[in-house]
Amino acid sequence: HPPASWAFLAWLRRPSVQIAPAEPEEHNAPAKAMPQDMQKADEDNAISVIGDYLKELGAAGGEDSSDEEDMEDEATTPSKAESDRKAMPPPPPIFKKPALPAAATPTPPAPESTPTFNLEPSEDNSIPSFPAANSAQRASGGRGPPRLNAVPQVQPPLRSPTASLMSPPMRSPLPNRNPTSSSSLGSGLAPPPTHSAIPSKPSKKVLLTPGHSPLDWARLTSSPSENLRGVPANMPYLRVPPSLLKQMTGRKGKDAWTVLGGKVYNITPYLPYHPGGEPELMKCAGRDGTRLFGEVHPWVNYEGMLESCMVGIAVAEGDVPGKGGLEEMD
Ligand code: HEM
Repeated sequence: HPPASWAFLAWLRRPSVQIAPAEPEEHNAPAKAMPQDMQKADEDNAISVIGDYLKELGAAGGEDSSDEEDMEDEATTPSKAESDRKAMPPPPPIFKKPALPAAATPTPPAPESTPTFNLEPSEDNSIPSFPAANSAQRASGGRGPPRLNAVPQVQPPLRSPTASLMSPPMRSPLPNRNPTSSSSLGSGLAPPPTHSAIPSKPSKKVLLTPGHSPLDWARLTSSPSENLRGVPANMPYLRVPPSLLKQMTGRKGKDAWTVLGGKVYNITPYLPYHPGGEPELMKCAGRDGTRLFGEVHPWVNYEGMLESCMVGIAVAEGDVPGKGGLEEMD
């Protein structure tokens, strides 16, 4: 029972119903016959007549015939279905989606042409590459080939009618990058607070020569056969006064010594391994480099890195025992 049948039934039940005789120029013979039959029957009989008529209609159009099939039937043989449809009151207006803005709506195709789309962003005065200049599509209408806007710029994607009535989804206006509020909960997209996330200064690391990576240095210092101190291997730790430290500048054939945290290191073997470059490291040669070191990279574990380069401890001038050994201090 298609909904149109019920509408027809309700229309017949109206007390003031008057089925006008079909216009001869608009209706064919079956269309005339059907309403005349209906007028002869009284209102109660009309229901049974309609029931029979609907059965006939079902037999003529098929039980579940699609619109296309209906159209085929109408085109070949004028059926009762068509005459019935002509006798029916006009259907209620079909709900249409609100028209999109002109920019987002594809231009309707010319009625007699095959729909074609030109996805290239073309100027109005330029000739689109498709359809071809001598094609039937181009010759078919004055409106020219329809153009498809590939992506609507302003319109959000269309949703179902119910969804369109809903309020828009909540959107946070700005990403929350406040570490105190978001990162402690582990939510949000903000990066976690870290000292290295936004470097305050550009890196001053240099390109080390092959074989002088931090890993190479670690391998070298862990080798027991290497003497990196620059003094005889069996010599005990030295007590180094400032006068002696000043002489160890790395020049005139001497090693470069520096003091870090009160310990004296021979930094000469480490020079080609220093990620900050040799000139930077040489700034602390022959003097106490503790402050300088701490200004650049206080996180570096110099004690572990330079353990095998330690030559002694820094002492005040005149605080040097006769033999200069460190055993007494231990
Ligand atoms: C003598 C002991 C020193 C050792 C063992 C040492 C070790 C290191 C290490 C391991 C790095 C790499 C740091 C990293 O990757 O985060 C580095 C970088 C650097 N070092 Fe040293 N350093 C020493 C002394 C110095 C001194 C005295 C200076 C400056 C006068 C200096 C200047 C630099 C610089 C500028 C960098 C590059 C930092 C960067 O931009 O990443 N270093 N050093």
